[in-house]
Amino acid sequence: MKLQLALDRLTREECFQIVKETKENIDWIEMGTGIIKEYGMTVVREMHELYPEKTIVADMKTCDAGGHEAIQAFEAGADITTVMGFSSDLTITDTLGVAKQYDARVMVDLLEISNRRRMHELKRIGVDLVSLHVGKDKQKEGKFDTALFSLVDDLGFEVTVAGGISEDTLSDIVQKRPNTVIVGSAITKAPSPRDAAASMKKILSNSVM
Ligand SMILES: O=C([C@H](O)CO)[C@H](O)[C@H](O)COP(=O)(O)O
Repeated sequence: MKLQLALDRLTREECFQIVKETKENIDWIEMGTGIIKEYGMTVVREMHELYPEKTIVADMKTCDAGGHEAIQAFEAGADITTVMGFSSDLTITDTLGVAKQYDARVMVDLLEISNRRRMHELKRIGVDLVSLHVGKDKQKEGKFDTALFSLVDDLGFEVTVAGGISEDTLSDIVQKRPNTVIVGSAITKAPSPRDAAASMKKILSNSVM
């Protein structure tokens, strides 16, 4: 089970410092939407150049102009870009088409999607990687809950999970066998991001796939 570190609401310097401290224990590095809005695609390019061995996720949260934004992400060195599941099918298929040209991937963010019908549609149009996600604002009403897995059960997607996940909630989540767990604040705001990433990675590694 992989650990994706989400870098959000940090300065550029903090992003690089936290990755330096946690790099042994993280698999995928997510350049968060707010970080990209603040620093542009340059920060994605810099992270890729420093850590070419890591999978870089550009959390573009694209909801229109899918092809154009996917080119921006992949030209900057991202291996994966994100697009919203509630977008038009055309936005998603354009994004998938560009990803194919770059030999890269698309993660469909399922923020605010709660019906299986949309999941079947996403499958039909060629989506293979999805993110079950409780957004930052929605987290005021409750963080990631394992009940969310029912949205993707038995549909054959590669599944990532995100939304206020911490060490306390991780053991329940790993029982559901997601492919990747995305963690932001519980690592980036921890007194020691290094220790937080190490103990979360240990829990993931000890769980059998
Ligand atoms: O995508 C995210 C969110 O929408 C803010 O942009 C976060 O990366 C994701 O929720 C993980 O962060 P935490 O919730 O802080 O673990």
